[in-house]
Amino acid sequence: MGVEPTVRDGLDRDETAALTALAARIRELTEAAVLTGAGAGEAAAVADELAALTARLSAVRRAAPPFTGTGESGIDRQIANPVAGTINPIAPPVDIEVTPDGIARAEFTLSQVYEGPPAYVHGGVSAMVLDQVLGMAAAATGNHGMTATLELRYRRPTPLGVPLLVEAKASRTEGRKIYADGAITGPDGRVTVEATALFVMPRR
Ligand SMILES: CCCCC/C=C\C/C=C\C/C=C\C/C=C\CCCC(=O)SCCNC(=O)CCNC(=O)[C@H](O)C(C)(C)COP(=O)(O)OP(=O)(O)OC[C@H]1O[C@@H](n2cnc3c(N)ncnc32)[C@H](O)[C@@H]1OP(=O)(O)O
Repeated sequence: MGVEPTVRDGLDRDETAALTALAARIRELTEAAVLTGAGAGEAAAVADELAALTARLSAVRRAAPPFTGTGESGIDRQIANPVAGTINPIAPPVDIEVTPDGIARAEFTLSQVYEGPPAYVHGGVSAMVLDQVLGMAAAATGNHGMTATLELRYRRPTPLGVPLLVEAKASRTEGRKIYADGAITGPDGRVTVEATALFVMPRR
């Protein structure tokens, strides 16, 4: 048994701003948790205080993550998306724009929270970012779909803590199938990860 899709609550401007700020504070907390040298006693004390804060937020709980009330497409409204969603502390977040010529792009920086090999981005995190950005490029054709394949070529390590560029574009559409390509580029202008994906619009 999984989670059933449900009708989503829509957030107004004030609630969006407040939950966006909350997520930003939780991202700082996550980084602090990964890097703290506060010691066992202090860490245990902070854990107790956090449990109380979690209980406050959980006192009123939605059945599913909300959408924003604004945004042109479904994906624009997915404000709790784990890559781009500003209210999701798991999301870096990557602020993706789609240009009029169908290029999905974002500049983003990944903190040490996303470390894989020492000093570099975890490959699964790069894959997650590329899945989302290629998916949005596919959706820009008007035929969004589910990821059916995602092929990555890790050319060189992706650095943490510096501005990265991710760009993608749909290459062709065949019925319900949309192909897209993209890449992450480091601050030196060299590509670190290339991706090719197939998105399939479900039959139903
Ligand atoms: C609820 C919130 C919604 C909010 C958003 C609302 C709208 C926005 C929607 C889209 C989002 C826009 C942007 C996307 C952003 C982010 C991207 C992340 C997306 C994901 O994170 S998504 C999760 C991971 N993803 C899955 O969880 C997929 C699981 N899977 C399936 O759901 C099915 O498997 C499916 C649908 C893929 C196919 O199902 P199906 O029944 O339609 O397929 P069917 O057999 O009819 O195939 C038709 C033709 O596709 C070919 N084909 C099919 N599958 C293939 C494969 N794997 N490899 C190579 N070719 C394949 C066939 O060979 C045939 O080709 P041909 O016609 O040429 O013979």
